[in-house]
Amino acid sequence: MITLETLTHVYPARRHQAARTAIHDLSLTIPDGTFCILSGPNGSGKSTLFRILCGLMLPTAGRVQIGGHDALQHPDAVRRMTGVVFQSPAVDKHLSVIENLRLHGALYGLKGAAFEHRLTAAIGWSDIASRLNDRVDSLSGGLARQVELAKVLLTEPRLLLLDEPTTGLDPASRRSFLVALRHLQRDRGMTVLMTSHVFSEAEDADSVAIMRDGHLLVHDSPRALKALVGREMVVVETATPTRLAAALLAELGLPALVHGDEVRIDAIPASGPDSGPNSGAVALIDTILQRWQPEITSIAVKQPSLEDVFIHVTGKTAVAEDSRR
Ligand SMILES: Nc1ncnc2c1ncn2[C@@H]1O[C@H](COP(=O)(O)OP(=O)(O)OP(=O)(O)O)[C@@H](O)[C@H]1O
Repeated sequence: MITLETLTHVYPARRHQAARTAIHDLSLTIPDGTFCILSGPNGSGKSTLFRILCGLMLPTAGRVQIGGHDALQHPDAVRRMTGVVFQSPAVDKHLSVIENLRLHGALYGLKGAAFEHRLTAAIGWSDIASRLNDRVDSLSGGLARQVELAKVLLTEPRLLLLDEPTTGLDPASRRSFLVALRHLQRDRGMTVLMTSHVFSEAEDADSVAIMRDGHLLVHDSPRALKALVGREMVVVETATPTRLAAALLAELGLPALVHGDEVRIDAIPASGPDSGPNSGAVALIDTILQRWQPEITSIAVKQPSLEDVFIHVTGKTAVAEDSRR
């Protein structure tokens, strides 16, 4: 289990640069054996949190418990149970796959039969078993990433921390990497915390945590998070999103969120503003088209995805909210 209690981190002031609070009073619990995705806009504090969890940085205040250890008092105990995959590659591309794995095993005292035993488990899921003698620089990006994951699995960590591990991978490699990771995580009951900006990756996670400006906004299952947005939402594309959002509020009493050239309405009244036989979303689309069709490029009803949750909780320019303040 990972437990963060009222964690705060302030980067101290430097010449010509004020102090910056990257993490504010953040509390979060990730149960053992679960897969958690950590997301948030740029600068929200994910990397700072990741560095604290890896033991690379001490927080200004708060407590970090990992696997029953106080991670700030006993970082070595935590390090022994933790595998880390950083954004930047940590394999030697001039060595072969097996040389990389042997070298890493040796660092953890794994040799001979013990290494061979662990090796079987570490690469069994992967596509690199038939490429062991190939140099890493001759592998595709996805395969090289598999070497990294195999490397970290050699040590059979109870906890795996991954910082945007799929950056630079094509969609197919990304998918196969995640499927393999999820299988391994479930098989071994590992606890996985992975940062990601790609919401399709979070759909299968046990939980998703979203940060903004150093605060934890939400942490729940994908299903519960989608329920925050509602069963369905209406997305209108228009050249005049701010004006349309203001009109929706003024004329229909509907709060809407402006996101780029879209106006998003997720608080749809059950029977629509003009009560009729249609569902809320369909009735709402009728009403919007009757009143504002000339300025609408497209209009659609959709079920919220995690990306919609992200937009909803991190909040772009919310005309309705602004004008209510
Ligand atoms: N070494 C540092 N000194 C001062 N401020 C820093 C330092 N590192 C990060 N920050 C600031 O702390 C805040 C959080 O940064 P952090 O890198 O943790 O965010 P992030 O969520 O990982 O962002 P991204 O998604 O862009 O990687 C930002 O405002 C950033 O400018």
